[in-house]
Amino acid sequence: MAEVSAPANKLELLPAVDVRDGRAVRLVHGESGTETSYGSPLEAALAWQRSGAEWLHLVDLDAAFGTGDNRALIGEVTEAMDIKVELSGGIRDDDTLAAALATGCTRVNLGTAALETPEWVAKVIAEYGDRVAVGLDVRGTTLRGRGWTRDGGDLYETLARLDSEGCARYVVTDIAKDGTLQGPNLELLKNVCAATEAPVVASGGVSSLDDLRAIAALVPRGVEGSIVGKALYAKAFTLEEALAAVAV
Ligand SMILES: O=C(O)c1ccccc1NCC(=O)[C@H](O)[C@H](O)COP(=O)(O)O
Repeated sequence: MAEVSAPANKLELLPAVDVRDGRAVRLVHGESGTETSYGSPLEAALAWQRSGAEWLHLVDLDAAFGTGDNRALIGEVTEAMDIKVELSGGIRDDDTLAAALATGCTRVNLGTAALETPEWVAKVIAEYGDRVAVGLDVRGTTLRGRGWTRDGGDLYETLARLDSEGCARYVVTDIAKDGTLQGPNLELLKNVCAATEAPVVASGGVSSLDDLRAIAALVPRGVEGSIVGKALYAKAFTLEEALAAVAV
């Protein structure tokens, strides 16, 4: 299992592989039914690794939506990686957490559970520390759970609660931007960074190398990394170009 790296001043890039029904896909606004398919998740993940990625952001969308799971495939992809893996999607209880951690992933990203079972999340934050991140997936400042289909409370109230419990890291997604190639929500990222001392991973909307440079400019404020999905699949730029753009 790869170790979680120490904080650095270089923006980490996490190319995304979102899995639906055994295929690598990208959605628009995270909405089920908007899938564009990009083939084998393993091939996509291996391609990002060959291109120099240090992280993979791997999402089980079926588990997130409650339409099944891709557990075996997610395990196969994670096992094939020599790089760090962040696992997301449908990790909501002891069983799904144990299965996710057993893949050898570097960390997991909890979403719905942070909204619906806060006591359990506090317990696993205390138990697993840096191996647990919480995804703050928002429309405006309202959190969304259950595959981003249900409202789940106020962003800043939840952030304060999770901070008080020692949450190690947040993955922040503006759902309105996700999968749209419309650029990240930099104001949201700045506001979240101002509200917490914990590192923030940006997600959703990256469309260009300039977007990545703009996110990299927020590293001193607390942004640690950026997930990149659609832009890589749509060949807006290559991962090699992206890594070079954020190298310091
Ligand atoms: O991460 C989840 O659990 C999730 C649940 C439901 C819908 C989408 C979900 N994640 C999507 C992602 O993490 C994307 O890979 C990421 O935001 C990349 O976005 P983009 O660069 O805009 O393609």
